[in-house]
Amino acid sequence: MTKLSVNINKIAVLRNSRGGDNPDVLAAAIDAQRFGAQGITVHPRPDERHIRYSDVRAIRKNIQVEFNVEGNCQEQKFIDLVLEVQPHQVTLVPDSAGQITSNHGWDTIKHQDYLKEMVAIFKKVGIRVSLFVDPVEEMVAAAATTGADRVELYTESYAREFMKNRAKAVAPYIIAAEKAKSLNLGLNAGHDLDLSNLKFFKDNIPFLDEVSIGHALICDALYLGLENTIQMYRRRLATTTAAAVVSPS
Ligand SMILES: CC(=O)[C@@H](O)[C@H](O)COP(=O)(O)O
Ligand SMILES: NCC(=O)COP(=O)(O)O
Repeated sequence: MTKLSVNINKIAVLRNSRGGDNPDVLAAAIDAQRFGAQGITVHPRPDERHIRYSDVRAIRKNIQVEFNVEGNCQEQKFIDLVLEVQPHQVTLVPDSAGQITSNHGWDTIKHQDYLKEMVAIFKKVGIRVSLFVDPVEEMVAAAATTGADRVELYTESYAREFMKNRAKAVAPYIIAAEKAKSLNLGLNAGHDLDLSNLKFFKDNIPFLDEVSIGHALICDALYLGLENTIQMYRRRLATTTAAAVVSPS
């Protein structure tokens, strides 16, 4: 079963835009769980443009589903926060401070020794480690040798190409996913997944452990309501259509 982890960064964007506590980010996390989210994902960035470190602490104490904290382990304060709150999973993303959003995966070959060190820090205290990577076999293979538990495939290029040619868009992800599976790496995916492209991705990679979805889901919820939207995303993941399956070769 592929779990849906709801990324609530964008609820925090709205809250921060007026300086108060509306919408209540913690309440949103608790409600998302109640509405069917199988995980909650947050990405506290160094400038705290949306999720604040205080949000991470509060959410950890108040939800029962899996908690996934994403961020840049090149920031010591991020490492300290994760070790303090001990989420179920940390997803290491190679973002730099000025990025508007995450836009690339790790070069797990070039940063092999560094990532081995980082992965060991979190695994030592029992936190599952996922590395954010592009859909490239070699990057997946080198992620495995760092000792990481999972990779998260960065799905922006899939989402961008999906409407033009869905079979072509998903092909590299099938290859990368099969590589992860062959190396006994767990498999996550995320970034720009939405109601139109999610089912095809899942149909072609049925052994996907988790998708983390935020931007499109929260945008959909503005029109459809958060509970209804979460249920719609869950239904996209619940059924498999064999006819959709692509042969990547
Ligand atoms: C790592 C990734 O692709 C997303 O989870 C990222 O957290 C989105 O960050 P923003 O919500 O700041 O765009
Ligand atoms: N890791 C991906 C994530 O958490 C949410 O990405 P997006 O759906 O906001 O693009």
